[in-house]
Amino acid sequence: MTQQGSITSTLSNGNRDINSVDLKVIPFARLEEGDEATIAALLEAGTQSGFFYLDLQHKTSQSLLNAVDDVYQLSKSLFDLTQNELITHDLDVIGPSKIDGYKPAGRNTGVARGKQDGFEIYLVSTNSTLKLDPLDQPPRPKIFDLHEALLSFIVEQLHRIGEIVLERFSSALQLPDPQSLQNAHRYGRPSTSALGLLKYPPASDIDIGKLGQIAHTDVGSITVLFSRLGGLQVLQPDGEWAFVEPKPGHAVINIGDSLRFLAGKKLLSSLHRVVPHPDAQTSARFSIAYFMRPEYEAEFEDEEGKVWTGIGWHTRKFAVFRASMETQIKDSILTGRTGYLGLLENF
Ligand SMILES: O=C(O)CCC(=O)C(=O)O
Ligand SMILES: [Fe+2]
Repeated sequence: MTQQGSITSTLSNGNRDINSVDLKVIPFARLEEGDEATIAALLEAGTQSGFFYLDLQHKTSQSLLNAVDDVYQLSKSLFDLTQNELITHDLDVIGPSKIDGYKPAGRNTGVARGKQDGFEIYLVSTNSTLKLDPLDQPPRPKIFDLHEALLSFIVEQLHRIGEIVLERFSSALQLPDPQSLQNAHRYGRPSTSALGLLKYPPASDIDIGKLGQIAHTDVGSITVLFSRLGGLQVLQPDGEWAFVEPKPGHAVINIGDSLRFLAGKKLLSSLHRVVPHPDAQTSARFSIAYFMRPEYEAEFEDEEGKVWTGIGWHTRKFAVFRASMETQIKDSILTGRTGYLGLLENF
C-alpha cells in the first residue's frame, strides 16, 4: 500500500546520503479561500501522514514570514543570556502546567539509550501573550518585553493559521458537530497553547550525555514549526525514520494527540524526533514552534475511550516526558505505541 509520507527521496550531502520525506505541500492562500482540491490534499495529509508543509509564499503571508525572521533574532539573543539568568525562569518552577519559562538541556530523556535530551526551550504561553490573566504574568527575560508587539502579532497569525486548518479538517471530515474543533480552540480562552523557542547545539559541540529530542507525538492539536536546519525526523509507515528538510517560505505542520482525539481518531498524530543532521555540524539549530493546544476544559476520548480534559491530557503527557525510559516504554502515552521509544541506534 502506498501512503502519503512513505515516499522518500535521497539527498546527497557530501559523502552521506540523507533519507528525507516528500510531504504534501498545502498552499495556505488556497486553503484560506476554501479551494476544494487543496482541502482534499489537506485531508489526505492529515489522515495518511499527520505532517505537511504549509506554503506561506503568497504576498498575504509576507508579514508573517518577516515576523518569523525577527523571532529567530530574538531567539538567538535570548539563548545568548547566561544559564544563570535563564534558569531564574525555570519552567518547572513557574507553574504546574509547564507552559511558561525555560527548560535547560538534559531534563528529559534523550533520543538515544542512556542519554538525556540535548535541547533548550523557552516557552511563552498564549495566555500570557494575550494577558488573559493580568494578575498572572510570569516574570520573563527583558528581551520579551522589548518585543511584545512582535510576540502578539506572531501568536495571532499562527493561531489564525491553526483555526483555518481546523475549519477545513472539520468540513472535510464531516464531523457530527461542524463547530466542535473550533469550539475547543477559541482565541482568547485559557489553554495550554504556547510559542516555543528551541535551540539544539551543533554536532561539534555536543555534550556527551545529551542528545536531541526523544520520539514523541505532540500533546496538543496543531504544531506550526519553522527551522532553517534539518534535524526533525518522522517515522514512516515502513518503520524507517526520514528527515523533514526545512523549506524556505514554508512551515512544517503536524497534528498532535488532542486534535486526533477531538476528530474521532480520524487524523494521525505522527511520531517524530530530533537527531543531529549532517548540515548542523558547526551551527546551532534554532526552531520556532507554535503549539496550538485545546482549551483547558475541552474534552476528548483517548485511544482506549477514556475521557480527558485538555489540561488533564497535557499534565499526564508531561509527566511522561520527565520520566525514565523504563517508565516511558511501559505505556503508549509518549509515542502512541507501547514498548517502542524510537531510539537512535548506534550512539
Ligand atoms: O525542533 C523541532 O524541529 C521539533 C520540536 C518538537 O517536536 C517539539 O518540541 O515538540
Ligand atoms: Fe514535537
